[in-house]
Amino acid sequence: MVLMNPVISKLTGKLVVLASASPRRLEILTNVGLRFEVVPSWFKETLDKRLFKTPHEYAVETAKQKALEVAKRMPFKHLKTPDIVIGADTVVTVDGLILEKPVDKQDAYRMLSRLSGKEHSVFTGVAIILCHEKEDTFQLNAFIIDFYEETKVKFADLSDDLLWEYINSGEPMDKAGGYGIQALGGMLVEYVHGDFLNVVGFPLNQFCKKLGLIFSPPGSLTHNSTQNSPQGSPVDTVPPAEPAASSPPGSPTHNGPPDSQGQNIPSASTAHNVSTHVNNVREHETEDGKEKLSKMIELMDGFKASKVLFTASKLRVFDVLRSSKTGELQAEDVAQEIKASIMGTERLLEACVSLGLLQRTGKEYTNTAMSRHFLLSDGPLSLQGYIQHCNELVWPLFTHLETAVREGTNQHEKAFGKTSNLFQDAYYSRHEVKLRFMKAMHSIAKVSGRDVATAFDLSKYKTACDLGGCTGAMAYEFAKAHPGLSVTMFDLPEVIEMRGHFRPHDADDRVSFVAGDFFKDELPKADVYILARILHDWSDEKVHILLSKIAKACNPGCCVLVSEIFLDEDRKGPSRGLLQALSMTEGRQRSASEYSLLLKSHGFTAAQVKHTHNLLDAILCVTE
Ligand SMILES: Cc1cn([C@H]2C[C@H](O)[C@@H](COP(=O)(O)OP(=O)(O)OP(=O)(O)O)O2)c(=O)[nH]c1=O
Repeated sequence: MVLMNPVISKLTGKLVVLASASPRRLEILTNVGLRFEVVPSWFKETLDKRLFKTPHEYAVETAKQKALEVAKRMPFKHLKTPDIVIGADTVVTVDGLILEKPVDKQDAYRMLSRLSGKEHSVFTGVAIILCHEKEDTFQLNAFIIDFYEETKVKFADLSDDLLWEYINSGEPMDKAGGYGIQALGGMLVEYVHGDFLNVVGFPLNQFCKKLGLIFSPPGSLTHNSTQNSPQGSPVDTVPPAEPAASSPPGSPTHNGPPDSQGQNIPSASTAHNVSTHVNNVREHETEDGKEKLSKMIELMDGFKASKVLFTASKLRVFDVLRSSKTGELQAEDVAQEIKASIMGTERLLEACVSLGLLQRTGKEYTNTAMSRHFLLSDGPLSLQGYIQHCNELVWPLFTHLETAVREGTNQHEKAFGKTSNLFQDAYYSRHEVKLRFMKAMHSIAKVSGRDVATAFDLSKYKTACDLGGCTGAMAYEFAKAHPGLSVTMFDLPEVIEMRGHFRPHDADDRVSFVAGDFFKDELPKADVYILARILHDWSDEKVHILLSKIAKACNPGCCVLVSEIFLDEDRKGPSRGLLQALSMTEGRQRSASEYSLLLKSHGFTAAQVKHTHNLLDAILCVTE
């Protein structure tokens, strides 16, 4: 008698995965209280049946391949290594034939008429894989326990009318042998010898016994397995798994013990078998391993891709292609336009094609839809300003990353010379640097502005003040999105004086500009204070100074809208925010709840958070 709960409870706290899409298996295992995840296997059931001496060897091998595929995929695709993966495969055998799921109604008819009036066997092969990923070795250690169960089923004589009625019910199509004993198919059955659940897709009783053996004290597994299996089943080590089709049963890689019954289907009902082995899979030789390697290559080459984008942008490749009569140019023509060498231009254009920035037909290059969208300098969603900023300012900072990490400081001085106040000395000291920085902020506000402005219902508010709003792009988006709102854009005098450069054609007179320093000067009165891409630049201390000024300026019911990249609460992403932090000065990247806590300490509560899936997220907090 198997004690279910003690066996199942041995799996508590382990990541157990059912590598099957079968709803029956899910139900059987759920019913006994097993906690597991379902990750259907992508293994195609195409093993060559002729290579297997018996149907159960075929079912066991298929079950094993299904489970192994999931065990190997999960660390890469799901970023976690399961503790146990369970795979199963059910086949029906009659007249020496293996029947799987029918491909169509005719196939179902052929299967069912062959079963009519006869006894047949249902085999379910099961593989239990105990996984362990060896640190830094790219190897998955898999300890595999596999077994099978056979159940005999006798069908009554079935008339064609009954068969077709059954087939037309749709039930046969996803079931081995074309019937489901647990439902309508039960009407076709005269008797069942053996485990009923084995027919339904999972031999629960055997499975629980095997679990009991696996989680017994060391040494008992081999001993008990041998007792359980007439043929014996020593633990052995095999080389990396080969596709089973190329490793016929009996060869060294086929881990099933030799079948004493020869070529025929075993006649004894409920025949059991068990075998175990340690299987070292060299991960980089598998599909998932290749994916991991290509991710590594992508990371190693990431800086080259960025620099290609920056250089093509700086040389105005995308604008040049757009301005040609047909929108397409050959490399020589582009080289002439951008005043560069033909060979260098050709290499740059080819690299752009490989990155999806350009496309080429014959010798002609054109912009892709993505480039037309974001890379034309006068496009409404142009990121050119930000790309230039990355090239001229962020790139040099990142070349000093190692020192920045060692010293824990921003490397601005090393890259650009001495500064005391970053904004006034570095960004706004020289006209062209100021313009470039403002263009960068402008492009981010243009691309993300609409999503931020429409993140919350602000219809009850009449006035807003965009603090540090730079070019006014965000303020204009708020005015556009909220017809009843007037927006004051507040920023340093040296920023405000540049506003003419960024004034939209359809400038809304509900947007006004006020010059001042939000740390020193009085803030304009408003119902909504907007802080877009401001707080991450400052330490908690400075943030508190600013928020207390806002709190003082606020009347009850007023609110603060903070728009930033919000880090995940566990600070594991998004990488865009964490990468940006590496070149930041005194500020820090924060999660939505960190922003919410800062705001709460100044009396702003009832936060609503909006993840916009754009460059910036948003949080809205209201005064009590
Ligand atoms: C004979 C019989 C089979 N079956 C089902 C069980 C299995 O789900 C299916 C046999 O197909 P399988 O290939 O074993 O399993 P599957 O394709 O459903 O799921 P996966 O490959 O993802 O593991 O037939 C019944 O539900 N009732 C029956 O009486």
